[in-house]
Amino acid sequence: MIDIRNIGYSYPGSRKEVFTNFSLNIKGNSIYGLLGKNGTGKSTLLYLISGMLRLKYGKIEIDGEDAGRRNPDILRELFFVPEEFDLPSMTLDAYVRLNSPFYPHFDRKVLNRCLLDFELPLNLNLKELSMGQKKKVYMSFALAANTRMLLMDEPTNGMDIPSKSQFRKVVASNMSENRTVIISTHQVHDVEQLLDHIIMLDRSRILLNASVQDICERYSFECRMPGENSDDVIYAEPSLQGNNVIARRNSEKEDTMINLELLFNAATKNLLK
Ligand SMILES: Nc1ncnc2c1ncn2[C@@H]1O[C@H](COP(=O)(O)OP(=O)(O)OP(=O)(O)O)[C@@H](O)[C@H]1O
Repeated sequence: MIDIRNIGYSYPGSRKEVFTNFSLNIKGNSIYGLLGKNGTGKSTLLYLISGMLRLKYGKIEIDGEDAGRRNPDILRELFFVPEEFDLPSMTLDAYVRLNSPFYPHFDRKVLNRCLLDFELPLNLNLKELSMGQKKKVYMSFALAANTRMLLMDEPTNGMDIPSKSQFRKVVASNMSENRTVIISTHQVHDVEQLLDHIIMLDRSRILLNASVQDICERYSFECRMPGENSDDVIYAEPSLQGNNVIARRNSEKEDTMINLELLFNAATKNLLK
């Protein structure tokens, strides 16, 4: 469990707080989507959870341990894939030999399987990779590390279209019951079918914090023709076929697929009460 309590944070030299008295509880064992407009603090929050940035005040606890202390027992169970990173100039084998001992549940078979799913060779040299390939290799290593917590910042940025569905497959097939994955992203269509829980942020305000199941029980996502009944509509956007709408759902209505973009736009307009 990740317990964020009343935190404050501003970057060194900046007087503007990214977070002011912000609290959030992440129960875990699911795939969480962390969504928000540019500059709301999604990346900052992931860096704070992983203890790479220091809080001004408040506390972040991971399973009861202070994240800021970067206790090795917690770090062995937490892997953070930032949006941008460098990999050293060495072979993947050498990288694995050097870094895998830190992760007690590291599994080379998982790494090989993920690389194959990403259509990458197993014997590669990290210095010869494109940005998208680097991302796939690092993500494969992250999944193979088998940590209980996996944080990913904009994981599909820089990936081509086939890689995005490979990414969904790779993450979904490596999910286990006691694993918590937090994905911060703007590419909502890339992760829509993957998420179990949605958190939408607007700086220190939480616009939405709900499981996909709860959202689908409360709302239905439909395309309606102009002039069709709109009594139950909470939010509508015109589309080529008519209107994409979020409507209140009653028990007689069928379950619909969540439309994250529509949900996000409704949440930012404070329409999800
Ligand atoms: N190194 C830094 N120094 C000063 N301010 C920063 C720094 N990095 C980020 N910020 C500021 O902190 C705020 C939150 O940034 P952050 O990158 O966490 O947002 P984000 O939600 O991840 O944005 P995006 O969706 O654009 O990636 C922004 O206002 C940004 O300007």
